[in-house]
Amino acid sequence: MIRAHSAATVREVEEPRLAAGEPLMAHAAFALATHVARELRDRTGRVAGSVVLLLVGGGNNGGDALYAGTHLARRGCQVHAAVVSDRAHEAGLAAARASGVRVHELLAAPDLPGAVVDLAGRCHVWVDGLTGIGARGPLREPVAGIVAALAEERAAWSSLLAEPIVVAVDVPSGIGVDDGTVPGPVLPADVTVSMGTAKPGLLLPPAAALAGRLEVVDLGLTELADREPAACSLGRSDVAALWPVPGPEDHKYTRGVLGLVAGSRTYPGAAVLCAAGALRTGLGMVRYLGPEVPTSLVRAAHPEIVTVPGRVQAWVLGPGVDPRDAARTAELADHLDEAAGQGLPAVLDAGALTLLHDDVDLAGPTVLTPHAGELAELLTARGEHTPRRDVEAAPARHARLAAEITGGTVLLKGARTVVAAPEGPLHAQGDATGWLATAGAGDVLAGVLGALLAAYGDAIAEAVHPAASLAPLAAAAASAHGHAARLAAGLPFDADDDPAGPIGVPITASDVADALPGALSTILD
Ligand SMILES: NC(=O)C1=CN([C@@H]2O[C@H](COP(=O)(O)OP(=O)(O)OC[C@H]3O[C@@H](n4cnc5c(N)ncnc54)[C@H](OP(=O)(O)O)[C@@H]3O)[C@@H](O)[C@H]2O)[C@@H](O)CC1
Ligand SMILES: Nc1ncnc2c1ncn2[C@@H]1O[C@H](COP(=O)(O)OP(=O)(O)O)[C@@H](O)[C@H]1O
Ligand SMILES: [K+]
Repeated sequence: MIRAHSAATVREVEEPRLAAGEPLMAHAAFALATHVARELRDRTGRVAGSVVLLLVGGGNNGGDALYAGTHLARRGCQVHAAVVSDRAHEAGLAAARASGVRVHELLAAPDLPGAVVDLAGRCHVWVDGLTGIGARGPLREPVAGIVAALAEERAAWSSLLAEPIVVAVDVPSGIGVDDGTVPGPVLPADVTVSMGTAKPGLLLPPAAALAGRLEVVDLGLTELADREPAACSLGRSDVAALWPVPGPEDHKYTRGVLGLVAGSRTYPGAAVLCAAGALRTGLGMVRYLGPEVPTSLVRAAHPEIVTVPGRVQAWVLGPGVDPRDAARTAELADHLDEAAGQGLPAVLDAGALTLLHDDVDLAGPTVLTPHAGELAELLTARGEHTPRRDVEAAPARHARLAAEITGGTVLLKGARTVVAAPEGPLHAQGDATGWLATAGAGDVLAGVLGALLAAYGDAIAEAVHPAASLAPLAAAAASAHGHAARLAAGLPFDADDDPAGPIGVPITASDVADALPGALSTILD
């Protein structure tokens, strides 16, 4: 699991150590230099003789870059420091000069962005030490203009020439360190070397997509183990640890029964796909409740589905249900009440989300699975006027707001899926592929999550498993679903941004469901 702590937590933990004279910056800078050297060796085959640009702002982030530059100069790199603040780290500057780093004080340059871009054009690697956890809001001038010019230069780089490698120090300068927003210009990084712990903005969308590969430097900040992270991302072993695996004592009722109210005459496929997601995830039984159509289709596609009412351990309510169908919506509301009365978990998807447009407080353990548009509608209906683009610009903030307003756990779907409970760490999972953005994929996800919650349903109702911890289960479902999509698309298990890697093939939502057992076999291996 990658755990990310807020800037304030990092400062609280660092301060006593710095006061006691611990050389945290020296450790950070050495690790940074090691990562830059490794990147140079891997991509260009050499370290000595490489030309390095340090982008140096007015804080300790620039200090990290300057001290890293001293190590790289000693390893035979030609190191240039572009200093763009009159408050650059003094001791770092002195050390850099002493080790042969060429320091360019550029503040007085008539065209500052142009001067930095000129220098950058001669360098193999750009080390972004402009701002770190001390930054507030969008980058201000002159840093904003420099970053915008460098980002443009990088994007326009001819593929015939070796592209510069961008290594961000702690965070790509300009991202919302704590909330993952991108409030202004940011130089996208190939690698981010984050000091002491990851930062939330490196995991949360949309900023996470600008961080490249994440490397977290261990600065020995052991106190962080006791501090709740602000955000986290589950890895393969975390998902495996949460995944229910049947033992010899199990029978179908102990494995979990899922009640499914999905599909309509207009959207019958949602019921079929949601059932497929649940069945392929593995559970004791799916009970499907609905009208003749789509019941006949669900039965034809999945003969193992039971279509009579009975006990369940969790519900999935709403995929493919038309919210204008008053009778069906009333059924959804009844099942939600029934689940809450029994303390059983429920997933509210698509048509069922409109139940929350009225001022209802969720009484039971509930996960909402909106996409950005549905979340915007829900928040607007609850008095927080929210255009969809606002949700997309700040997914974590809006998911959290919806969780606070409704009392539910919100799984906000997207390229990187965010999960927010009313309190506790945010979760972010970016395990999927753009090929997953296809009709019905969300129905499959609702089924995966429903099956997982069915396994935990009795434990949640009996308060053996805390209902408050639905967020990791929702994140695990999103992760397995994303990995299944990658497998179906013919992509390697772990997402990486290697532009030279395979691009994959188009997939359907049914393919994603069919790939679930294979993805789970890798996860549980
Ligand atoms: N503590 C330690 O020893 C350790 C710390 N570590 C490192 O220190 C980093 C934190 O350093 P920090 O606290 O000095 O802040 P930092 O991120 O450099 O930013 C401050 C500078 O940015 C500027 N600035 C701010 N907002 C801005 C904006 N919107 N647009 C433009 N500029 C803006 C601000 O200018 P000012 O507002 O003062 O005019 C000031 O010049 C941390 O991320 C990690 O890399 C590691 O080495 C481990 C040990
Ligand atoms: N660009 C993307 N990259 C990866 N996954 C995506 C992307 N866009 C959407 N997704 C995922 O695809 C699924 C789409 O779900 P949803 O919007 O509910 O579709 P539907 O309602 O048609 O089932 C979600 O799991 C979402 O996280
Ligand atoms: K930075």
